[in-house]
Amino acid sequence: MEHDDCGFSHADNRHAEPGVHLSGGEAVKLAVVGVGNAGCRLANQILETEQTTGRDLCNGNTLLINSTEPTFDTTAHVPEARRLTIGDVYWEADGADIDGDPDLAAEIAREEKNDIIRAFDHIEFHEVDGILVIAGLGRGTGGGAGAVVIDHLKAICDEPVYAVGVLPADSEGEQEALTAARSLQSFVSKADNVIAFDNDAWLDGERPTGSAPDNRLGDDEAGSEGNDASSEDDDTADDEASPSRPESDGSGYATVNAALAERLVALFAAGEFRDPSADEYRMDPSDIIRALDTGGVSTIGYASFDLPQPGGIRSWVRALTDRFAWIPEPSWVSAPPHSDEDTPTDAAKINRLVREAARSKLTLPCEISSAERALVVLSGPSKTLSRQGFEGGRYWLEKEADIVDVMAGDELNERATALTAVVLLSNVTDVDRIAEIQETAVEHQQSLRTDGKQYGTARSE
Ligand SMILES: Nc1nc2c(ncn2[C@@H]2O[C@H](COP(=O)(O)OP(=O)(O)OP(=O)(O)O)[C@@H](O)[C@H]2O)c(=O)[nH]1
Repeated sequence: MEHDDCGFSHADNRHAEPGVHLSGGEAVKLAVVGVGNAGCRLANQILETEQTTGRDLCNGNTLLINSTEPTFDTTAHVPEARRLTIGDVYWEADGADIDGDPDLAAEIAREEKNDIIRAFDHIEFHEVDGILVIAGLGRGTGGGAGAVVIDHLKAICDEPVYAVGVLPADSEGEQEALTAARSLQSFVSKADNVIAFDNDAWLDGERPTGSAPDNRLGDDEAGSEGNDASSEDDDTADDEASPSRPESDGSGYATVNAALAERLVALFAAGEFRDPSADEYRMDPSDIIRALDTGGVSTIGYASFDLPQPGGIRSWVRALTDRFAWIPEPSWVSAPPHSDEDTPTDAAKINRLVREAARSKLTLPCEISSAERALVVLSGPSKTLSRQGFEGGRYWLEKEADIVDVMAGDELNERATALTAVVLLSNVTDVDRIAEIQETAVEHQQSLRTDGKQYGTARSE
């Protein structure tokens, strides 16, 4: 076991070696397993984002696991057969509810191991390069059962198991901070990497205190997902220009869930759009696996700017085919545009875009120089990509993050109407929010001891 500066011990279960084989060939494919309310909503949102962007991250390999109360609420894209409810026996016996208790949730997930393993039959493991377990870490099902689900997956498959762990907002309370601190520790020790998302930063502290899980803040109260970095160029739109913003899902998290899904899909499905004639600078999806091979906690940055759209019949058809990406496009749509259609984007803009992605509001804000590895992916129409600009941005990131060799690749997407840069910073160790959560957790645990209470909601009260 290794320990990082955040005090976490890492599992010594790294899978990816240089030259790792990817089953998908052109892009990483991950099975997506959502656990608890947050996990289920986010898994559903990933499918929504796949549809709106024409990308394919999981190839339908999804599974939702939730406890009876509260149960699935926003799962439109996931077929019912792929939704597993755990804990029924408990509710039928004594009406108990997990209600934020991770120990009870973990116990249930262990007892119902056979049902969970049977549900894994829905995943075509031979089709995927890894599994992404998504969970909110501040309450019972995601934090407690989520960790056991990772154990169950590890027991039956060889692919790396990554996690997306959502950290609770400060306003949620001390109990949630304690649960999140414990759950994060166990996720980091079990999963091959934990991509963290900080609700506190993304909801701008607007999360109401002590609300019940299904009584969340309204969508209009959710915080902005804007880029913190001041834009150096007016025509450089920040990450608020999301093409995949969903309609409200009633949870109050729709906006932030869309932002997180957009980043996950842009990162993991990079390479999905492929030009067979592209050169060696093309995105190598194995690099994503290598970047995550550090273990620990990771974070994603994202920036994009809209490309000038000239109007006219070609761009009209392109917009239409983006919307209906499942319809095969006529060959003339992807033909190289006329010279007056897409003006080449200059090197300075590309360079700036990479910087903006690294300086943007990260899924987990942190000191980027504390990252162990970094990967940057640039995506857009070939005519607009400047190699020189991208190299410049990469060089800047190497200096800024103090990393000798930042992995980089571009993805040619002739249909794209925007140029996007995604930065993955892996095994980041200087994270204020994690330090805060750990501090609150320690204080809360001490006060529970002083009051003679046990840890856990259902069991201690
Ligand atoms: N970003 C985001 N965070 C969420 C969402 N729903 C809940 N959360 C966060 O995730 C944590 C866990 O909440 P839930 O997912 O509702 O809880 P659970 O894991 O189902 O656990 P129990 O309620 O104990 O059964 C909360 O503390 C919130 O911080 C969501 O849709 N998006």
